[in-house]
Amino acid sequence: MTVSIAYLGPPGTYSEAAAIAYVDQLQQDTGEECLLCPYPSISQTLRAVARSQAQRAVVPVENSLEGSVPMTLDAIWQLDNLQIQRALVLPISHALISPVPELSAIKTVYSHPQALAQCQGWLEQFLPWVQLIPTNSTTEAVQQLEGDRFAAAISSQRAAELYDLPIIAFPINDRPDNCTRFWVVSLQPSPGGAYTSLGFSVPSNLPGALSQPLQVFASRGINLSRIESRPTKRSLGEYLFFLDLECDSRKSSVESAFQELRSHTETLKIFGSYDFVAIKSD
Ligand SMILES: O=C(O)C(=O)Cc1ccccc1
Repeated sequence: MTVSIAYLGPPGTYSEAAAIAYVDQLQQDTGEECLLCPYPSISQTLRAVARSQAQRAVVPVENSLEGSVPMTLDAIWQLDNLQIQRALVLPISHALISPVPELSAIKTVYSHPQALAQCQGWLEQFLPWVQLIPTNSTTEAVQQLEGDRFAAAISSQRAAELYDLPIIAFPINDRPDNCTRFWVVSLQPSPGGAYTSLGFSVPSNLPGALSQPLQVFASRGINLSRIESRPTKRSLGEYLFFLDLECDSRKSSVESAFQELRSHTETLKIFGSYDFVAIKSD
C-alpha cells in the first residue's frame, strides 16, 4: 500500500525536505511506499489529512529563532482528531536567490514569514532599502521572481536548482544553528513516546485559571518543555494554551493527570505522544 504524505509545497520547500527525510525513515523502518503530495498552505495540508485525502502530513511547528508557527497550532486545534506520530528537527540554511547581477539592484524580497524573520539581521545589514513581501511558502517566493526582474527570494538551495536560478548569497540566516521542528500528523492513534502535546482553553478568565492546569503536571513531577498561547478568536484577551510535556500518555500516572486536567479546562485536546528524530543536514 502507498502512504500519501501531504506537505506545504510546491517542491523545494523546507517542508518537502522534512517530508523526504520522513519518507527515508519510513522506508528503512517499514519498507512502505510513499507518495508526496504538495498543498499551497499549512491549513490545507492539515485539512487534507483531516478529510482523509492524504494519510499523513508533515508541518512546521517551531523554529529555533522565531518560535511557534501560529498557522500550525491554529489548524491542529480547529481540525478534530489529528494525532502527532513523530517530531523531526531539520537544520535550515537559507539562500538569497535572484537573477539580478548585484545586491544593489534588488528592490523586493519575497519569502515565507518565518524565513524573512530568520534572516532579519542579514537583510537589515545588506538590503536595508528593500520591500519585504510574505508568501505562503519559500518556493512560492521563487515563483514570484518570474514576474519581477528586480526581486530576490529567500528559499532553499534545492529550490534554486529546481527553478534554475542563481544563488547570490548563502547562507543568510542570522544564526548558523537555525533549525525547525516539524510534526508528522495523521488520523491514526499516536504511537506513544517521550513527548506529549496537548491544547486547552480555560473555563474563565480568573486568577489561577492557568496555574491550576499547570499544577496538575508540576505535582506529578512532569516537566513542561514548551508553553504557547494563541487567541481563542472568540473575544479579545481570551487564550488557548498549547503544552509540550516530557511524558508518555500511555503511562497510568499521565492518564490520571489528564483526568484531573479535564476538571480545570473548558476544552482539552490531546494531540498524542511521540518521539523526536533529528534529520542530518546534507
Ligand atoms: O516555506 C517553506 O519552505 C516551509 O516549509 C515553511 C518554512 C519556512 C521557513 C522555515 C521553515 C519552514
